[in-house]
Amino acid sequence: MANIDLKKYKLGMIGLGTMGRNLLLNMADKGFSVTGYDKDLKMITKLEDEGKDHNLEGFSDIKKFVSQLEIPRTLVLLVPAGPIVDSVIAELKPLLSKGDIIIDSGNSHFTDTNRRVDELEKEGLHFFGMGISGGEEGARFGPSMMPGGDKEAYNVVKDVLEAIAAKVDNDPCVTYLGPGASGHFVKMVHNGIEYAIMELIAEVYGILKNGLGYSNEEIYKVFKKWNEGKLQSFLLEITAEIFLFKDTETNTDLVDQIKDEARSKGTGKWTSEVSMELQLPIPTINEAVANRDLSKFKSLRVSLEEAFGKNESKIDVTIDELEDAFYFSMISAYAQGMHLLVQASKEYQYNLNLQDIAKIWRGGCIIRASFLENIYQAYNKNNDLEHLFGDSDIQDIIKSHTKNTRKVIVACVNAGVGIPAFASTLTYFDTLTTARMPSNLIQAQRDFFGAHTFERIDKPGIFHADWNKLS
Ligand SMILES: NC(=O)C1=CN([C@@H]2O[C@H](COP(=O)(O)OP(=O)(O)OC[C@H]3O[C@@H](n4cnc5c(N)ncnc54)[C@H](OP(=O)(O)O)[C@@H]3O)[C@@H](O)[C@H]2O)C=CC1
Ligand SMILES: O=C(CO)[C@H](O)[C@H](O)COP(=O)(O)O
Repeated sequence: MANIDLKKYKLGMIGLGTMGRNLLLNMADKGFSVTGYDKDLKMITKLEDEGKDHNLEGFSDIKKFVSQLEIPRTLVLLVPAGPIVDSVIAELKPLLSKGDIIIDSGNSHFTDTNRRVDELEKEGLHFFGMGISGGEEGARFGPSMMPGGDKEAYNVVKDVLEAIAAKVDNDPCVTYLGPGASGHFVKMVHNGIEYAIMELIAEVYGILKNGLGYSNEEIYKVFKKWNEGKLQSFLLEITAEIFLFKDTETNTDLVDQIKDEARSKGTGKWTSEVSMELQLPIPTINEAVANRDLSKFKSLRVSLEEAFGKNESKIDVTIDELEDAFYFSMISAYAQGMHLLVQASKEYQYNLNLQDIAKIWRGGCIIRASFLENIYQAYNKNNDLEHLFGDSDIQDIIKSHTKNTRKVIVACVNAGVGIPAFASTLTYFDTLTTARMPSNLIQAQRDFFGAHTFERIDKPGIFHADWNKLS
């Protein structure tokens, strides 16, 4: 006889690292009967220690773990993205039955999710991708979650997800986003925006430290003050705190001891790759990806600074001007990410609701910011808005911040200080607000050397000119 009384858990988590363990503890806090599995015994001990108030039990034997789950079984994966997800699925498959649900909550590439949905569907298993954001603390106390795919499966776990999500105005920061791999796509773009905002903050840090000669304490005060106003955001909040953190070993500020080579796990690069594929420019995000990569050429940078001389120029800007430039550029980073979502929604038939996305990003996630309320309101007025710059309220904000943005960027360019994200953001704005670009010349050049043809502004049709016959 089946040992029915042993099947006592509503949900099982695979991967009890930073995210999985904390999300499981969050679920247990909300009263759900949940359990976890990890191949690493240390992680199970950690789960049981941290979850002792809930008698949380963990497993290192996957068969025992699966046998304890209520049917249909619901499994959440929070293991490193890539081949590990496939190997966990391969281990699970012989232990599961038709109708069971696997939710991949890691940062998987959306094309992998598409493939897995198809593969598992053939076996009668439900699979859906769900991006999660908020880091360790978010997972523990309320993340933002971006599920997409199999709606029937989503509805089985909806109550759990809504209970553990961050709340803004009592609304949970989770909602079903759309079919296919839309959940993982939206999370990827979230991370692209995250890269852009982090890069902009890092460039501000460079200006404050090198261009204005501010101490870490002064930099802390600037970020702290900004975080109390229109720029309020999670990323500024944690950035301010970083400048107060002491390294006990050296009794110096830890930030000064950290090597200036930025690493990444790939989601920013994927966002840029997809934007090229969809021919939808997101230059601020691209610069953020590229500048992390450039930072890794440390020894080359050191030798070239020796060759060209250290730039000690001071930058003539005020903190208020800098704040405006950051606000302008941050708005553009969100606008570019949302524009990519609009394009992807059309291309992949995701039928994304941009208002819903803005709504679930207002709390719990890494890119939460008070400006997300403005974004939410813009889509509230017009959910078919093609680009955030098309919203009249956002236009008013942009107009009142453009002058200072130009001033900061010109000052940095004149001082020879690299600000790739700021500079490309302004150029993006200037180009996007230009009705007639010089691109007619590119068409003429293409037609000249390759007979690629062109269209005309005065009549319809496709044309070719005999350029060698110059009159
Ligand atoms: N950290 C963050 O802020 C965020 C992370 N994510 C994503 O969530 C996912 C998990 O991230 P995170 O929790 O940080 O990663 P961790 O490395 O902290 O945790 C992953 C856990 O999975 C375990 N694991 C690896 N392989 C297997 C396997 N075959 N079977 C069972 N367990 C296994 C690991 O064990 P071992 O270490 O022994 O290999 C580890 O305990 C990733 O896709 C990540 O990109 C998403 C949002 C935020
Ligand atoms: O998804 C996340 C936050 O939203 C993860 O923290 C992710 O690892 C961040 O990306 P990277 O490691 O490339 O900086």
